[in-house]
Amino acid sequence: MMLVVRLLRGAVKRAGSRPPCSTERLISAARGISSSSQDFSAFGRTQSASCTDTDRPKILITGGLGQLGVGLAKLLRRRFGKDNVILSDIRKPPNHVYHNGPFIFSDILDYKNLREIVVNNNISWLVHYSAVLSAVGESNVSLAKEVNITGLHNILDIATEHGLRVFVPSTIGAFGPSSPRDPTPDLCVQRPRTIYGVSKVHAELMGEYYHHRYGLDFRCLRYPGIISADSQPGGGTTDYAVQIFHAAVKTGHFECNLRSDTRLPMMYIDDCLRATLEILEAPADTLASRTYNIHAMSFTPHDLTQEIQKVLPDLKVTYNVDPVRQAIAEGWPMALEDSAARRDWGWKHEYDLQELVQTMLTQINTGNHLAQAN
Ligand SMILES: NC(=O)c1ccc[n+]([C@@H]2O[C@H](COP(=O)([O-])OP(=O)(O)OC[C@H]3O[C@@H](n4cnc5c(N)ncnc54)[C@H](O)[C@@H]3O)[C@@H](O)[C@H]2O)c1
Ligand SMILES: C[C@@H](O)[C@H](N)C(=O)O
Repeated sequence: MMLVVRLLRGAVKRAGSRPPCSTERLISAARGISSSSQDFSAFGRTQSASCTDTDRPKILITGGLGQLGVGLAKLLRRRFGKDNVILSDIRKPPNHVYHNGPFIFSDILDYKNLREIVVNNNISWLVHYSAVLSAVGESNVSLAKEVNITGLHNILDIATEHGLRVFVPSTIGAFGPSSPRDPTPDLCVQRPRTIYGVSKVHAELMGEYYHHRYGLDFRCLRYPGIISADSQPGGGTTDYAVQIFHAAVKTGHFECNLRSDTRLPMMYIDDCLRATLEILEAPADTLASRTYNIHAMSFTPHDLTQEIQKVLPDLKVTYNVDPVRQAIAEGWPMALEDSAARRDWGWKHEYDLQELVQTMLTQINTGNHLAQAN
């Protein structure tokens, strides 16, 4: 058995300069007969779809009912067709999501169920959105470890076994207090102090390792805090920057859980989702790296309040600082340096602070956020 594995490893090494597809099959085969913790029983029969199906990929989104998944499904369905994008989660979808395109139950901790979904639906691209975010992660470390690390292992193994293109978002939270913070370059010290950040550095490194070792088509963006009108944030440190808009419109008062001078990188959801589509579609030979920073704007609660007050002058913001979130934010970048993304695959943000505020308030005021969700 070891001899066969060694022979296959040699073949993979010799195939090193070929495109990933061929190496993916060899590695899947090697893993199928190795003593790996996963049982790759489809030895010799794995399919590599992503290399040929880039025009009409069949896409699975995990953790799709969070802040970002429904919006991404909408964008990808417009691009690739409604039935080619499957949303999944462990929660029951609201009616408008259920009726707007394919939705299935998928628990990323259930390896066999994941494999079945990938096989039965002929999946070629996987967008892995399931995660436990920074603040929730600090209050439930074992859940964060399970979902963000064990779940990620399942995703990478399934993607390798079936030759998928896989997108895994990372975050500004993958940096820590010893990283350069203004701006934070793509490559620098990464010593985060949250389980969320540690799990995301792990995801970046594991994805890149699988790319180099097995030819996995791994793609990763470090998202800033994402701001959206039609979906709620899932328990992170940047949540205030979404909540303030709803409070401003509904009550005119907002209690902020970060200090007024806490500067963090932020991005409007449309920019984030477009960046995701762009890196998914980028030709592999343009990607000098597999993990990129992307940046749009950077502001403090004070800056954001002032900008909103230009439209809603009566908005009152008080501060009741959450020490857990504040400590997290103080170790995160203030701005990301993203010249590599701009150079390699043409990343360009469209929304600055002023555009963001106008768009968010218009959407919330006119109820467009509900219409958009439908
Ligand atoms: N929203 C942001 O500001 C932001 C910023 C940086 C990175 N990201 C990353 O983008 C991705 C999506 O973020 P989001 O804001 O939509 O997250 P979210 O917390 O809103 O949603 C995560 C989803 O994962 C699901 N989930 C949890 N456990 C699961 C399991 N075992 N199996 C399947 N699904 C499970 C949850 O039900 C939830 O719907 C995450 O990986 C996150 O780390 C988000
Ligand atoms: C920044 C991001 O990863 C998420 N919104 C969080 O605050 O945890």
